[in-house]
Amino acid sequence: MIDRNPRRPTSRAGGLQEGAPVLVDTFGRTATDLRVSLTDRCNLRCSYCMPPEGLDWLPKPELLTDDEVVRLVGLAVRELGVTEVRYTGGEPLLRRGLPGIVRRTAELEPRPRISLTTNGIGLDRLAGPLAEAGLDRVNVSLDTLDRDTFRRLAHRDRLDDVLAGLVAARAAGLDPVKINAVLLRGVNDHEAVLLLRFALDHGYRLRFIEQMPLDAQHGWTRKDMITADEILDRLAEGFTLAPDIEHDRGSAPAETFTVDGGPATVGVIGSVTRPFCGACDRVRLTADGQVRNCLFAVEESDLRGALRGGATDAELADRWRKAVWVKRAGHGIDDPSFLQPSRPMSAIGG
Ligand SMILES: Nc1nc2c(ncn2[C@@H]2O[C@H](COP(=O)(O)OP(=O)(O)OP(=O)(O)O)[C@@H](O)[C@H]2O)c(=O)[nH]1
Ligand SMILES: C[S@@+](CC[C@H](N)C(=O)[O-])C[C@H]1O[C@@H](n2cnc3c(N)ncnc32)[C@H](O)[C@@H]1O
Ligand code: SF4
Ligand code: SF4
Repeated sequence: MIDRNPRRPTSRAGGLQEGAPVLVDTFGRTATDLRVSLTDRCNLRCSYCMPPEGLDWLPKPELLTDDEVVRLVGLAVRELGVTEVRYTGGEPLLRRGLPGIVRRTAELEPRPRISLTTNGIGLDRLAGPLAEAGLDRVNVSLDTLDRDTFRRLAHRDRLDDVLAGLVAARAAGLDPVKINAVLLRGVNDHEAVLLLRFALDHGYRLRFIEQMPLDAQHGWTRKDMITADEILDRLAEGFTLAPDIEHDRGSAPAETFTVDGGPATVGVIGSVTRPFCGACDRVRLTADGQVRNCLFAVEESDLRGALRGGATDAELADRWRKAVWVKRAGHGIDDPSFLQPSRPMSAIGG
């Protein structure tokens, strides 16, 4: 059984093992799930993520090139024990080289599992090529089924594109196709049952996400957040849910529940009120080549500078190990001293 509560270090005595083929921290957690942001840009403006006017995007020369991404991902897979690579952003489908990056990731030995988190815009065109390149599965964000609500929430009229992307993902054989939904009070929180009905009807796996303090505008408030408990209450108005005891959750953020006796399930990602940091297996690489050991990290380790300065693979791996070693117990949102990271979610890689 995994202890999900951040706990005190069991032992720092052994210290960081130089050259070890793993990314381990002082709490004994091992990072095997690498989330790579391919761009901080986006074609939507979800209000829980960025302001309507957008952000100052990273200058192109600061972004890792396709070759640099593949070199670092290859290093993580071969030398550091990473087994799952997720491409995200910003909006990863805006990265022109994505199919090539996926293809080269699929050629790595040992071959990692490859997934994508996307808003779905453009997936109608790209799902086939990405599946062919080796993408295994996809998570698509969809917060509402109502066109006006979509426009209000994401500041763009693109609901039909997202729905077409979902259809194409399934047709391309990506499996599973998951949907991520954030509920906002007074905006789309009346749609929980509708969204689940839609997902069940189409064979998508829906997860509801608690809103986290990671928006660029720093507008998050605890009282406005729809909690995991509230999500479950709203779903109970249309379905009978029960904890999914048959499947081990492992280190997954989503707690799953069977719907109306199963086998269909729904997930709830309660990052704030039901944190899962004690089982965390994640590490992140930003589009500008910084290692972040946590979504909420306030410090980063610069791999791009080292790489462009001529560092060897062994030196880069050493830097990466040191960055993960000092990972904190958890996000600390409840600590009075909590500071929201200066990078917003879109620039971290959600
Ligand atoms: N606290 C926390 N939340 C995370 C982390 N990674 C993802 N999430 C939350 O989970 C949501 C969905 O993320 P996805 O990119 O779909 O990834 P995932 O849920 O890990 O994906 P699966 O492996 O398919 O279960 C994000 O929007 C975040 O709210 C993390 O490292 N920490
Ligand atoms: C940052 S986005 C990047 C990938 C892609 N643009 C998308 O929307 O799926 C990844 C995930 O983070 C979620 N997200 C963004 N801001 C969030 C916040 N403040 N709290 C919780 N989840 C958030 C989105 O709903 C999305 O599912
Ligand atoms: S959540 Fe994803 S789609 Fe929405 S603005 Fe952020 S990066 Fe873009
Ligand atoms: S908040 Fe940090 S420690 Fe907690 S699960 Fe996310 S990345 Fe891991």
